Amino acid sequence: MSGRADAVLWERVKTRLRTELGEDIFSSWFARVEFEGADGASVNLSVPTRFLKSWIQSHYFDKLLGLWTAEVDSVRRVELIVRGAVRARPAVKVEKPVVAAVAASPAPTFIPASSAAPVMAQASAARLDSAGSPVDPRFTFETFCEGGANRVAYAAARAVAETPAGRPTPYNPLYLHAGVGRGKTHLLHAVAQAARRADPSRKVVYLTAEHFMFRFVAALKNQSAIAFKENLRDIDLLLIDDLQFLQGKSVQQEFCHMLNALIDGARQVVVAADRPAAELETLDERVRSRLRGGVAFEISSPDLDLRRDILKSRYAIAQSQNPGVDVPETVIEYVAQSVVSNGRDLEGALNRLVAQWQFTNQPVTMNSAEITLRDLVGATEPRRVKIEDIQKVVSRHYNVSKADLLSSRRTRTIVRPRQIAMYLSKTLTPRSLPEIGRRFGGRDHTTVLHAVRKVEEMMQGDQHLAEEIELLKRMIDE
Ligand SMILES: Nc1ncnc2c1ncn2[C@@H]1O[C@H](COP(=O)(O)OP(=O)(O)OP(=O)(O)O)[C@@H](O)[C@H]1O
Repeated sequence: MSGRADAVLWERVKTRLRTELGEDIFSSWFARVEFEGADGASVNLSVPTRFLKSWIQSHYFDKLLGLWTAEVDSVRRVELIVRGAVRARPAVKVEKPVVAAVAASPAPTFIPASSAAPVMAQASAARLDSAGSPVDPRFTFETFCEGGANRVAYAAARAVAETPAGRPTPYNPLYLHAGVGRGKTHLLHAVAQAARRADPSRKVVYLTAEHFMFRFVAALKNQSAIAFKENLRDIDLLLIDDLQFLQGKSVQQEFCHMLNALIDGARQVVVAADRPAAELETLDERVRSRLRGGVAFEISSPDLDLRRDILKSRYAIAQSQNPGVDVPETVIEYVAQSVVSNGRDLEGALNRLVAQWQFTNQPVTMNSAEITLRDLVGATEPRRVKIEDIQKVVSRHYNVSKADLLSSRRTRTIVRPRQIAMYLSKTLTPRSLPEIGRRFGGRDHTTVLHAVRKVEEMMQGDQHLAEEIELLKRMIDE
């Protein structure tokens, strides 16, 4: 195996994982796995956290290896590496200074959420308190830029932080949802820190869903589950981040008990996730229903004013850390106009420009900025495709009615478009097989799986069909 061929194989393995595990599980555990290379019998993949590594190793390792071996006979091992360890290598490629510089940008320093010590701008090392995940001291309300996209979420978060213990806000649980990089984590960390500052005796715990799972599974293993549960139920303010990663029946049940106990006991809960609760399909219905009983606010993508504000406040910080740094206002405006996706990309864009200045010791010009930011400019979040859109486009294209697609009729002229529509629903939406089955006239999930496999198989032997499906995808995307 080598070069491009490896990457193609990895795409195929991912497609199979997606089909076999369902979009939700795939995006929870594999969306952040990256292919690092292959070396004879060994395939190297990287993941962003140690937790993800151990979870994949214990739950999906055999499947991963099996799928690789099915592609390449000689593969005997799949190595999972934690990305920080891979990327932090000092291998600075001269032709790509920007990437190296971004990797070299300072890592956040952390303080524990429930530490009684005042929040300091520069905590020296990452520490973990007994119940929570680390909180980044830079993520405060003061460094969060407010705008139309996040105004309501911001106000609700502030209200939570300022409301004394024992008197939860009317938003309980408060559910914040948004696509990547729009500031959910920043807001949760800001709440944790402000609440601590307002009342150091208040028990505030910030936990990522991954960390909750990890702690719960570890507590079960060493038989300290009861202490773990009691510790969590004694909290005044609980902040749960990245709820979409909460997996596993017993973990979800425990989470649900905790949620009920806290809310019924007049404690405040705040939850953040990348989509509305109703769309978290792998989440236990009882948890979803409890979340629906609270108040949900969405953070939408930043408008131009907010993008400008985020960039300006980040640049002010960069100036204080890098005396003499020179990114002209026109370039900042260019970034605000053209990097439209989210706060993380804006921050990444600015980091690159600052790194470019550090590497070249030259003021950043419009031309050089355009080259440096080529891949970020104009990037938007993919539009969410709905099953109805797919059904509409497929029925129009094959001249069958939507009722036919959903019916039990088995004539060839209907079966084929129906299978294609199911295949497209599986590959273009995050819907699970049972959900797709329900949306296609109440079919069983195995029927959907059969359709997906059948279409994949037909596409391999029929170039014409493969092109037709590509065309349908484009039509659905329009
Ligand atoms: N309104 C904002 N003001 C200031 N910084 C922001 C804002 N929105 C996002 N950011 C910055 O963008 C980066 C990404 O934000 P954050 O990690 O909070 O996003 P997220 O919504 O939790 O994304 P993900 O779901 O990918 O974890 C952070 O560095 C954050 O400080």
